[in-house]
Amino acid sequence: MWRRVASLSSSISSSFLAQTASRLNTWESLTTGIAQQAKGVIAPKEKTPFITFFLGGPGSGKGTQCIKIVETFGFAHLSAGDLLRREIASKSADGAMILNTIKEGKIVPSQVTVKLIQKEMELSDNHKFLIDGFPRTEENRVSFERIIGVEPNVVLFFDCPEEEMVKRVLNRNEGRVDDNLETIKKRLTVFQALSLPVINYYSERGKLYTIKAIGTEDEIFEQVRPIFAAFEAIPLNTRWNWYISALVVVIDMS
Ligand SMILES: Nc1ncnc2c1ncn2[C@@H]1O[C@H](COP(=O)(O)OP(=O)(O)O)[C@@H](O)[C@H]1O
Ligand SMILES: Nc1ccn([C@@H]2O[C@H](COP(=O)(O)OP(=O)(O)O)[C@@H](O)[C@H]2O)c(=O)n1
Ligand SMILES: [Mg+2]
Repeated sequence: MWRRVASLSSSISSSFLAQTASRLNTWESLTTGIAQQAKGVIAPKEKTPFITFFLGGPGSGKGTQCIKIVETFGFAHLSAGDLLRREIASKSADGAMILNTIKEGKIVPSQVTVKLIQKEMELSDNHKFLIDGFPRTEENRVSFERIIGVEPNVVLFFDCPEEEMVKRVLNRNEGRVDDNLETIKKRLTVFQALSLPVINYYSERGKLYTIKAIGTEDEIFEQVRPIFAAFEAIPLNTRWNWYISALVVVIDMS
């Protein structure tokens, strides 16, 4: 349906169309429960999963804003880094390998990370997932799609200057083995080389919401809030109202 709406006018900015399309698509998946059926790896639940990927360089403030997003919008927060650190702490079979990878600022094999995310999703009663620090590579992205069988509804990207990220990480004070200058430099190189292509991928598909992640925590949250509020604001019984309003806006702008 949204594809037909989109084809009505070629003069509309692609970002508007992409965002409208993304919302309609999301809304459709929420209402019909068919658009994004998980491939049997997620136990069938009443509602189709609503997935947000949260990307950004080290220290860009993802974890900090996740707390606010969870409080305000009721997501289940799944931090890929926290799940990996939990594996290290539990001395699991992959623990030593994960520790070395994190110290080196490299990316843990996707199979390992996706399995941890999958387990958390299965255990959760929630259907809204805020997946923080993932996918950090194209391999992460493809592996998630293959194993979990769903695509994200929203991809949030925190754009933060490197200087600021380094300053924040060095002041983080959480006792993390990777919060030192040597590792952060490696992480920034990995971010540029491996994570930016994923960000570009979602940008091209109209799923990316970029936030300039400088300012106070509250100022940044005020930029994040409307993104999720827009999705919350789509009542389930107004399918046709929503299609019609989108159509009216499109015609209006042509
Ligand atoms: N807007 C902000 N301004 C200054 N410092 C911040 C801001 N947001 C978070 N921080 C601090 O920066 C550090 C890194 O934040 P964090 O949320 O852990 O980032 P990430 O998860 O992206 O690595 C933390 O010590 C946090 O308290
Ligand atoms: N998708 C992911 C996420 C994290 N990680 C590893 O975990 C480290 C810490 O990730 P994190 O998300 O907790 O880091 P921050 O961005 O919060 O600083 C990364 O540098 C990687 O070594 C990974 O391998 N794959
Ligand atoms: Mg974090």
